[in-house]
Amino acid sequence: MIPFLHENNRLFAEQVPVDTLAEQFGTPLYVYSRAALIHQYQRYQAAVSEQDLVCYAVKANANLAVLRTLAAQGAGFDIVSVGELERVLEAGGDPERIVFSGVGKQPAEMARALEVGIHCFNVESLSELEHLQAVAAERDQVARVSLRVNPDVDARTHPYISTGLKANKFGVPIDDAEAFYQRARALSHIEPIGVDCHIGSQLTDIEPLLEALGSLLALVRRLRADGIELQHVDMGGGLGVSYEEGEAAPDIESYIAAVKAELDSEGLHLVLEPGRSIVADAGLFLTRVTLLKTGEEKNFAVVDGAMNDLLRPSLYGAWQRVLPVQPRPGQPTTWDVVGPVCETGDFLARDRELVLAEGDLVAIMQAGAYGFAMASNYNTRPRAAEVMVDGEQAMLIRRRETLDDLLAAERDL
Ligand SMILES: Cc1ncc(COP(=O)(O)O)c(C=O)c1O
Ligand SMILES: N[C@@H](CCCC[NH3+])C(=O)O
Repeated sequence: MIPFLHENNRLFAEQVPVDTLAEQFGTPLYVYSRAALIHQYQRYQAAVSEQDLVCYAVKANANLAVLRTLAAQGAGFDIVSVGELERVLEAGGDPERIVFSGVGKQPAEMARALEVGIHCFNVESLSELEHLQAVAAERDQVARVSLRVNPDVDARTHPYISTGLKANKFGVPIDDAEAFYQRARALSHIEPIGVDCHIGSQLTDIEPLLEALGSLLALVRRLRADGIELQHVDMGGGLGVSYEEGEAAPDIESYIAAVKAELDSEGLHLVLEPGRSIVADAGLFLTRVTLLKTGEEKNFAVVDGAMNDLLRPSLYGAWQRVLPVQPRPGQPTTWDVVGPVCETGDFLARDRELVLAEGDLVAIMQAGAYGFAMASNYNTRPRAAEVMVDGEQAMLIRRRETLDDLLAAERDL
């Protein structure tokens, strides 16, 4: 399913010409395809069994309409804050299909998650386990937990989004895991039900994931010999998408088949927390060329979107495709596509061969994941609007912020 395609020299989002979205809603603008979102989620759902749980990682794109679309498909959710929890509930998500990840859950967040009855907490340290016990005991509830193990596996991705190495802050070293479960078993208001890992994001190779799975299963067997029987293995998220032409993205179905082959023989259910691989391809970031600035060393196409709208290129040096919405004939020039923010790092793309004129619209692709979700108001820039396209229809799912919105929380002296 390819949601964004050129037809007659015009980029379409499903059946809607993207230039008409710019006219109607202005730029910069995030545009999502409902069909693409559902399609990717359904690929996951079709590949797992009924007792397994596909928990969409809310952090990738937390817009209520995105969450509601997935909730209506029966998705579970992976959350990392009480804010994400409230969003999921607001969007009609089933609390029993929620897993709560994160290294620093606050007691109040734990209490709210217990109150609504989430599926389980992915606990990341012994200290967190004790805090959770205290909160659960006070509420006279039992907290179901899974230990996030740090398997010390190199996910071979950008160092900022690699999470499964000893040097990373995430999880408990696998060598300490048994002691953790012994302690969990001894606690009155804790029930250990699973084990999890999340070794990194934008993985282009599933080998490190399978290596991590091997370590987790060895742990499960050691625990079983000790009388601790787990119900599920949560492999986290991590599957990459194809940002660059020719970049291989792992196949969701083959990955799940490989994991399930191992779990089925152990009688374990699978939990997954995919984020990027569900929403990245379903979104683009639409921005307009404000002016062109040519120079001796570099040519800059200054656009009305910036690093505050789409941070990945600045933060990770990430490469995302740039497509002119209505391509022009002519000899391409090499452009850096940059925003108006006062940082040298404010670029959306570098050294791209494009034919551009002032006023042109360009689309930055694969922007559905970690796009709007990481937007900020840096330089007092109101955040972009978001639109969901469904066939021939386009719905505004987040209005553009106004300056009044930005000032509303402040108090002048
Ligand atoms: C614990 C956890 N689960 C799931 C995800 C989602 O990852 P991805 O978007 O790579 O699928 C993340 C983010 O990397 C995460 O930290
Ligand atoms: N924000 C990152 C992914 C981080 C994943 C969160 N655990 C990205 O855009 O690639």
